[in-house]
Amino acid sequence: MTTSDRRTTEWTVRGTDREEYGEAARVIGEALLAGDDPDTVLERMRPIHDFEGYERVRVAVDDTGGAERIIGATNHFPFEMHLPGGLRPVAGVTGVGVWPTYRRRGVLSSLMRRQLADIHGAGGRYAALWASEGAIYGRFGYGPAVAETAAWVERTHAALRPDAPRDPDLTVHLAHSSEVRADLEAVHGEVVRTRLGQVPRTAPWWDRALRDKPEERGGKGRLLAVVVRGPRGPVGYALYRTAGKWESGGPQGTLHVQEVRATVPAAWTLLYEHLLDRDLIARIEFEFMAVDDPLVHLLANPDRLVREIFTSLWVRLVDVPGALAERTYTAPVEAVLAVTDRYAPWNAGTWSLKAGLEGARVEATDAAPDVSLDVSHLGAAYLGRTTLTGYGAAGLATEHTPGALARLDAALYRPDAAFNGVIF
Ligand SMILES: CC(=O)SCCNC(=O)CCNC(=O)[C@H](O)C(C)(C)COP(=O)(O)OP(=O)(O)OC[C@H]1O[C@@H](n2cnc3c(N)ncnc32)[C@H](O)[C@@H]1OP(=O)(O)O
Repeated sequence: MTTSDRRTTEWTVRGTDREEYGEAARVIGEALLAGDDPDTVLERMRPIHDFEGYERVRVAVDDTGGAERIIGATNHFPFEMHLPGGLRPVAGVTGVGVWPTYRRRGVLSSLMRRQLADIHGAGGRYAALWASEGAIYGRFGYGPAVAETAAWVERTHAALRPDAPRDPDLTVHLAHSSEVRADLEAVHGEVVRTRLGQVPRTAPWWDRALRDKPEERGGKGRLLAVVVRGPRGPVGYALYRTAGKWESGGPQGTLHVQEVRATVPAAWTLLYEHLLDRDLIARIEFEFMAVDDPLVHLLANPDRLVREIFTSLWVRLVDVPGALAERTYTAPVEAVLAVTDRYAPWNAGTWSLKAGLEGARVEATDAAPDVSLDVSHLGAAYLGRTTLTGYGAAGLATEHTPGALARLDAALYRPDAAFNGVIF
């Protein structure tokens, strides 16, 4: 069958198992331009998938002409994520791909419809994903909920403010990442409890974060960990690699930061002093940084931190009334929402939201709506930083009661920006 054989009806979507997953991985690897041979792609995916299981993988098959062939796949990990209100079960959607000759014929649409029904059927209220392209997931009800940045700074302009907080009881230690794993896990566990968007990390996810095969280093050095310790244990760490470069004008090395986490302000100071002032380094690059990372304030000249903003998490409310009812709100609000949802029809309808500082109630209603909007807008706004007012100004959400969108935004707002920092 070729791309000219256009079939856009529903495709057969079914579960799979560990053995057959190799075929699905071949499709996903090719779709995502993994480049490696299928066995290498599979070897990289196996540890996480063996841990998380294969029961949530869904494959689309072409069953025309007798034999079945896997032509698309999706999966989701049963994560917990820190959302407004606390740690919640979130379906971490991943491994989405369609075999190149079957694109644009509705394969992904069939997979998404089935996956949402499965998540909902299992009692799930949320799904979240990192999108390969921003144009794909809005139609399936996902909204751009979290903005993060990649960042870099030249070492010559990376001095910290003289009044950056300091604590003489804190000390700095440098080691290979594998030697201090317990420290990293302790700090990360603490950060997950306070930072929106974070996901607790199980053993295979730590293995992945600390994976340091020489052939996969891409010309950089070993994965190092700098740990800050206080009297009661570790309070911060950073994972990074260096890449030396020698030019006629002098050393021009780069320091690549994979992640930085800290639980007290003075630990950020020590970590950044270490990262921003290694000898022979000219430039420091951060792969993922929260939009409100302390470095933005700690640099003596914050303008020298060059940041590129991108969407990390796309969030989908799989159960609109359930998700809105268990969220915490920054201000009381009452509103009637008319919600459209093409892919999860159980959400479509008119909902009355009555939210206070102590809790929220959401019920189906016949009342006239204050706003009409799509489920993707609610997903975008759920973590408190993407405004519904913005969708209104763009003409995508409609305000029937003047001021209703702004009142909803004030109630949904979170002063602390969510940060995920790990592509899944
Ligand atoms: C969470 C993750 O895993 S992200 C990784 C996603 N995977 C990739 O990017 C791998 C490369 N791409 C692919 O494998 C496929 O092109 C997919 C999965 C993105 C899309 O699969 P398809 O089967 O082609 O999608 P399908 O035919 O169901 O398209 C549904 C709609 O989305 C649109 N669409 C699909 N992909 C894209 C895209 N990349 N950009 C813009 N629009 C898109 C289609 O035009 C169609 O629009 P319509 O409903 O208005 O006609």
